[in-house]
Amino acid sequence: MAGFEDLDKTLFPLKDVSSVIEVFKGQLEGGGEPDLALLSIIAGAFENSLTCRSVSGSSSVAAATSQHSDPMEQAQSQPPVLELHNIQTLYDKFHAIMKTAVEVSNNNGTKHYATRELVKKVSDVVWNSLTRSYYKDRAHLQSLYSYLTGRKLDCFGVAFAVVAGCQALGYNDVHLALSEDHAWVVFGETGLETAEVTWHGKGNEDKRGQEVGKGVDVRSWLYVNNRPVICTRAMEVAALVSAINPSLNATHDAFEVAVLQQELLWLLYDLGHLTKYPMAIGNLGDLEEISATPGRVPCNTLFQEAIVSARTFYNNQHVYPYTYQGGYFYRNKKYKEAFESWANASDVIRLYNYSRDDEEIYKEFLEIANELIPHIMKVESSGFSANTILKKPECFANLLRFYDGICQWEEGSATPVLHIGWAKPLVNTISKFDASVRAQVHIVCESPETTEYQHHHPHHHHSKQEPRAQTSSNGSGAGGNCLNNNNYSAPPCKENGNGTAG
Ligand SMILES: FC(F)c1nnc(N2CCN(c3ncnc4sc(CC(F)(F)F)cc34)CC2)s1
Repeated sequence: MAGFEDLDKTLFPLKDVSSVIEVFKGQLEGGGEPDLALLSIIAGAFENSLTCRSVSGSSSVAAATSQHSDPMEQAQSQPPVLELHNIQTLYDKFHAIMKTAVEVSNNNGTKHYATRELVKKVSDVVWNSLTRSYYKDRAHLQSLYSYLTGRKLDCFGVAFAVVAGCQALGYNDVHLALSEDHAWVVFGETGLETAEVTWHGKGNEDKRGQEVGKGVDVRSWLYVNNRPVICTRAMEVAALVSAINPSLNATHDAFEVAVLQQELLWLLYDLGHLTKYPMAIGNLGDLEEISATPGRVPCNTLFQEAIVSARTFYNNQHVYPYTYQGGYFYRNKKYKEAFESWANASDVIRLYNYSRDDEEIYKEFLEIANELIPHIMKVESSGFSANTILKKPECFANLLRFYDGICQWEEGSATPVLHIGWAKPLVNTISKFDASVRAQVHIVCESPETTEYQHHHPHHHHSKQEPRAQTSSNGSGAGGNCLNNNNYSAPPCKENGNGTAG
């Protein structure tokens, strides 16, 4: 493992973004594997010095008495100075916590794999050393710096600390597994053992130590139909970089922290470590939309790359790549394209059953349906839009596909999704499309014999995800779900487990 031995100590004290980049570069390009504890402490220290208002004594008096209007202007944080000995002290403290708490039999140096007991023990060490009660959703609680100086971690931070702890103990088989709203670990000789190591959401009993996806939540979005991002060490670095939080307060970001995150993501991108990590590519796309890096691909290319990654490596079972892209189109007033992205997001969620652990994605779809789309309708029907989407049948078709996916998401779920609050915006939205436009959308349904065919040839049942080949009525005869020429093809049905269409 790289760690302190390979660290270029001449880079210290770290005072700017480029010196931090050099440390990460050394860890990622050096021979051994990157040291997660070291990098998390450094990234966390850098972030905290610039976002948690640490104003030195004298200047805070000056600040308090100065004539500044905006209080934010007063408490300027000091430029970071990360001294080697401070970083080393925290690093040694983390190793000491792990080594005193967890007995590691070195069984004369032969390769050893982690066990469920070991993973649970490391999770308990982190869990039991946290502050008794604190606001878990606060910002800047994701790093080992926060853990070691404040004894506070958010739910991602606990999972990351467990993986970093196992690395510190020499278990290189323990890796971070990531869904779109949860994190756990994989381990063992095959790397196929799974264990919960952190909590999820509010008021849910944690399942730490248990295998993942054995309960009723097997079809919930939270576990992405068992298509999580399984991290390598470098992808765990990408996760800690993605978790860097530049926010200073509700309205301002700390500029240097955002620059650090953006440049580290490009470093990881160039090294190929984001290829199988759609959310990290999406994070980079968001940062590039705010401040484009000269000579780099435009942000919409990144959003498209995140979608291709999810389609290629995760069987198109992830929602966020489409809502990243939809949000981009929405902010840039490309409303026709936004409708298509959101319909594609809906085609993902339709294959899941809604469970109470899925609140985050529920809120995402609710905001699209009840805030974003109504805003678009208002703007488009204001009479000033020449090229209005209200005249485009494919927009109406995508709107139907969007809602149909949410309806199918609800089907077969223990928890209802839609309620009266959804209906008013929906009716209002549909009514904005002229009847003549709506009439141009042809619903091409699954012919019953096809479904019949599924019943009698169960061996030839489509997997839940492949959309069934649809012949479109637009004479193209081409298979596949087609929305071109305004044919709205009924998307795949959700099977109810015994190979028949639900
Ligand atoms: F869809 C867009 F609107 C989104 N904008 N930001 C989105 N985020 C922000 C970044 N984010 C993430 N970005 C990188 N990696 C991970 S791993 C993970 C789950 C957990 F936190 F580990 F539990 C979340 C997440 C979560 C999704 S989606």
